[in-house]
Amino acid sequence: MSFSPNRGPYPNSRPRRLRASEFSRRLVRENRLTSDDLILPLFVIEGRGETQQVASMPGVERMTVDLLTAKARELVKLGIPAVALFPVVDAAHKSDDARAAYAVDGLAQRAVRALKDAAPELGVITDVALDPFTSHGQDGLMNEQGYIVNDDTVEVLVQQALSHAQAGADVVAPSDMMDGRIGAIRTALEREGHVNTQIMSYAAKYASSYYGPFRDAVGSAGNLKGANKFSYQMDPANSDEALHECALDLAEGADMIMVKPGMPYLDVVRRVKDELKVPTFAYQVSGEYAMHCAAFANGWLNREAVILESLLAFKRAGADGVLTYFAEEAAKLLQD
Ligand SMILES: NCc1[nH]cc(CCC(=O)O)c1CC(=O)O
Ligand SMILES: [Mg+2]
Repeated sequence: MSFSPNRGPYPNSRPRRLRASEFSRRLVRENRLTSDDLILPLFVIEGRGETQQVASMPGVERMTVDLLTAKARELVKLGIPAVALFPVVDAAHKSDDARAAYAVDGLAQRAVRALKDAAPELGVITDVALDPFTSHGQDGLMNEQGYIVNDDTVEVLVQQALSHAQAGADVVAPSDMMDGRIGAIRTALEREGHVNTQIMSYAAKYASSYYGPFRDAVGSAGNLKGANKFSYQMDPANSDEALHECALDLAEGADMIMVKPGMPYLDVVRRVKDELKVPTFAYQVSGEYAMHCAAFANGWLNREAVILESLLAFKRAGADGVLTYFAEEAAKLLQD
């Protein structure tokens, strides 16, 4: 059948005109995803030459420090600016006071040193929170009533952040949601001379059910025993509160803001960027990764196209970058 491209007096405005050719689609494209936007989370384990698969996160593997350093050099070649480090410690290093969190020779601290040694140009972001180190899997210290106490936890977080900075971390990223920890950490870093150690604050971190696979990956799911984190992570129903949290952390000295989870919270990313105008990042969390992978494995979604579309959506929402388990794959896709 042949149709006339132009049948009548309508319409004068044809938005499709600019979409008709690749040259003009490129000219009017508003947002771009590049490898500069990507941060890769890495799970580190004790030992040598060993990797472990994470069952609920197909394609993600935990690895020993020696393998981490080889990976770091590949990531630099791919143009990925930074990694976020998550230690997976065994039960022997978990305690009620989480003292392993700030051990000078702890797993995270050793991994930071090795990474900065192997690939100094790769930014290293460390997670400041106690959940890998507490016997109960909560992000802070627990009192007799089962409540996660704020101020005593902050004192431990300060020790943890300092130990990361001393190991050479470029960015410390408190993900615990205690009140006042950014100010306390900033003061301690300044006092100890770490004036250029950056703070990326998980200021808008929600009590989300999308974190399940991560808790498997770091082995905090089993001991959390169905308990929730509602007394410190934010209610998914709220967004004004996210702005309040972000404003407080910025006033206390945060350099960058993280919104977490990602895709279900893009409205929060947009509001933070519009109203606070600071470097804003989002975390495409483990549950988002897992559900994408499940659909890919079933042939329900096109893997490469959906990975890139899901990440571009963060840019469109105003994010300056995305912490994503797809970072390495996306950087490779963007290369060709
Ligand atoms: N400090 C806790 C922490 N660090 C990273 C994640 C989740 C990351 C992901 O799901 O990918 C969480 C959430 C939680 O267990 O409450
Ligand atoms: Mg807060």
